[in-house]
Amino acid sequence: MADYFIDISLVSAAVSRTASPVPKGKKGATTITKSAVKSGISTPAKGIAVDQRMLDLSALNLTEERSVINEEIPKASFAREKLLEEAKKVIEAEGKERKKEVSLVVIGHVDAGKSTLMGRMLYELGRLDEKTRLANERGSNKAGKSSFSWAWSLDGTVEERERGITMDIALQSMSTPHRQITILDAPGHKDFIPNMISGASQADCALLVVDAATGEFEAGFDRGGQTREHVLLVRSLGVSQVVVAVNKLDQVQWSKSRYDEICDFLRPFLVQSGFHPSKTKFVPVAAMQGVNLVTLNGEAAQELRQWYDGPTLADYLDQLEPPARDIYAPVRIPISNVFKGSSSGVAVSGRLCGGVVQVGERLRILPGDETAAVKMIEVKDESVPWAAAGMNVTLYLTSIDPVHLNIGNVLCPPTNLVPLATTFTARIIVFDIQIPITSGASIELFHHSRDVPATVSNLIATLDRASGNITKKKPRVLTKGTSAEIQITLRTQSLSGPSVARPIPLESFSVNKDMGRILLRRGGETIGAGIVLEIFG
Ligand SMILES: Nc1nc2c(ncn2[C@@H]2O[C@H](COP(=O)(O)OP(=O)(O)OP(=O)(O)O)[C@@H](O)[C@H]2O)c(=O)[nH]1
Repeated sequence: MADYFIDISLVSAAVSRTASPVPKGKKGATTITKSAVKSGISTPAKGIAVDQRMLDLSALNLTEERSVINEEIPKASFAREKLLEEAKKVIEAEGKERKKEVSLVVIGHVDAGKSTLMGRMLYELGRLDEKTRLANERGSNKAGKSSFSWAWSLDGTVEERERGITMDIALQSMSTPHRQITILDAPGHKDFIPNMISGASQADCALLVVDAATGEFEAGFDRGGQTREHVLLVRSLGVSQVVVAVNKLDQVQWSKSRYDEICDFLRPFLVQSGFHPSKTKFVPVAAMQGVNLVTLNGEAAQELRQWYDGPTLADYLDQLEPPARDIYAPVRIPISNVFKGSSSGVAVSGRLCGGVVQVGERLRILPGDETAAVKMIEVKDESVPWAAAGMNVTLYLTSIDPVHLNIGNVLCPPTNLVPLATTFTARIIVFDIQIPITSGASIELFHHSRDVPATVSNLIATLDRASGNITKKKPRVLTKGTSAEIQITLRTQSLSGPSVARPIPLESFSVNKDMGRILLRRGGETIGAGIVLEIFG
């Protein structure tokens, strides 16, 4: 991979994150689908996988919820100062009185063994009981998919089980001695990369699973392989720590030289992708047999023990650090899902990209003029009085007609709005593309869970990747590996739609790192990633 030297360290990682406030106790209204294998992150009805981007309000059957508009709004419990003080106190207790909380996206090429690894890991850590394991084993045997028995713990939908692939992000949680980990199991298949982007934008750390089998690791890394694309994507989205599980070592007779070969190949690639070597760990495993996931004991691990006595995968996960969190920033919540709560009106979920939000607060929905009141907040299925930067939250909203809530909208305080953009400049790095980017090129712009058609309206300059200095003004084209400053202009959504593009809420990276990251795709391929510099409206 000598030609591979993309440096995306400019897209630095400062994802906000925080501990959970003390839950108020579970409310009966939590009837959405939180107990389903696929969580409410993208699954509004039990057992039905929905492509988030396809989710429109007509599917939600929300019309009868109009009565919630005049519902009584609960009172906010804290004055702002007090709220921040309380949040600070809880955050400082994290790691001392309570386990640190991190969210982990599991990435890698299709069939690398991501779901199997997480399913087995959940079992080893006691999160998956024997009854469920046996049921999965029986079910997968009956379906003629016995090798997917462990993956069934995460691949919960009929279609996923039939096809033996993950299509949407599955949400699970597990606990190691010092960490409470939310797991996002991302689909490896390239058709589902938009779902993966949505999941990865909610993660702090990544677990990269690679298949050690002869030819398989290489296939995952070739053009079109997802190992390479996933790594670049998650780094671009702010993930700065990665644990690499070199899986299926049983298929290569537990060969140390094969393990070393893979590590030696990936190490420079991860550095070039912007991961600091100290935040990059490697671990040999065999997911199916449960070797070196939580322990290196037992007969199955015998051969690996001949040459490995380092940390297990669980040991490495137990060292992941939650990134810094900015509770003093204004509240920003890009909506990744909208769904109906059975007795609690409409609910939205997403990651808090700044600030602290509390029950009783009124939030503006951008784009648009509407506001909604927060009736209830849930974090990991628990009802809580407030939530802070970095948490993945579900907000139950009232005082709003649900037609105004859409995936990709951003919630913010009415007094501190997110700027709306149709034209802005960005600093990007160009991925491994074959057709260069020219001025006027049509692209799909991804920002959190929103994707909109856009045009590269101006190639302003190419930049030196290390220093950021201009190397050439007004370049004619951008080729692979280039760092550049460009102008992006949104296009109209459809030919029959309005002639002026609808602006989207966006913030420059210098103001809010989580709100200032973008991805550029073209023809189903990610062609670049970058940060927002200046918004022109
Ligand atoms: N021999 C062997 N096979 C494994 C191991 N881990 C996973 N597999 C097999 O690899 C296949 C793919 O596993 P999955 O867990 O579905 O892979 P995945 O990466 O989640 O796939 P997608 O979600 O579709 O991207 C299944 O047949 C597993 O049984 C392992 O350690 N050894």
